[in-house]
Amino acid sequence: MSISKEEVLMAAAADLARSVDAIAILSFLDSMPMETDIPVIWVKEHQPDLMIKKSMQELLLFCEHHILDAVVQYHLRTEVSQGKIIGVFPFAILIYDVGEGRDYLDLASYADIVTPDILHSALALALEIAHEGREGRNIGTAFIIGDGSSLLARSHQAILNPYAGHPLSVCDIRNRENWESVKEFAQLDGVFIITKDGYITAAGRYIDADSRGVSLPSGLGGRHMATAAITREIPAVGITVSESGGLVRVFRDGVCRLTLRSEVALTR
Ligand SMILES: Nc1ncnc2c1ncn2[C@@H]1O[C@H](COP(=O)(O)OP(=O)(O)OP(=O)(O)O)[C@@H](O)[C@H]1O
Repeated sequence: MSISKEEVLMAAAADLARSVDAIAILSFLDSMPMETDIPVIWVKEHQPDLMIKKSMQELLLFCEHHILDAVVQYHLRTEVSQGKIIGVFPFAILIYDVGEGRDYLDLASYADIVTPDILHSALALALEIAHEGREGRNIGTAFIIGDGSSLLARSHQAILNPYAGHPLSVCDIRNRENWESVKEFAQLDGVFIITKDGYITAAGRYIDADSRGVSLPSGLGGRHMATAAITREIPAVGITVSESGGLVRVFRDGVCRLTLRSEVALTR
């Protein structure tokens, strides 16, 4: 029986993983060729055909982008922040460190506004919304995190607030059990207001901050402008999920500080 190229690559990745004591293998292969003793997470939405006839340099750049995106997602999903990861592509096997994903996010640089654990939860949720959409369509939304009353003073309800009158327990963004309803309300017009303590106080909120002079890449419209603007007016962190591009962006001080691509997605 002949062995497929994918089986050879996966066997080599598993050997390498054992020898460097890696915690997981992120597989960019087309299919899951076999079981290994190291946890394998399959990365979806990879299009290997795009890579045909690319130069070595282009392939390396491709690997670099994709492994970083996947490792950032691994870190956000598992909360593991160090350890070696093996990335296996149809044309390369890489050793990477989860710490690179953690350093790329640099959540500590927002700690004067919101603690890293709350920001971590909000980002993981934003990426899930970017990946999953709702009922087969993409969803755009934003989370604005900061001092609750200052945020409310610079915004108004676009629709009835679905979080009004609910116990704090169902508003805690750190609790994954609450994420399903956030995904549901993300379809509403407007943004979510989240306190520094991680509680969602409102959804369907329209931001009133003055966006004149805010400078953003072309193509970004009202939601991104308003998010940037409110983070310029007060100490706040804004996380946007773009309906058009599937990108998650993080704003503070009126500028976009971090962009996460959602084109690769880890399987469950
Ligand atoms: N000031 C605002 N506050 C809250 N939400 C807003 C504001 N301005 C626009 N939006 C919301 O953003 C939605 C999308 O608007 P627009 O396409 O201009 O934004 P965008 O920044 O390009 O976002 P996307 O990339 O998701 O399309 C609007 O339907 C509206 O719900």
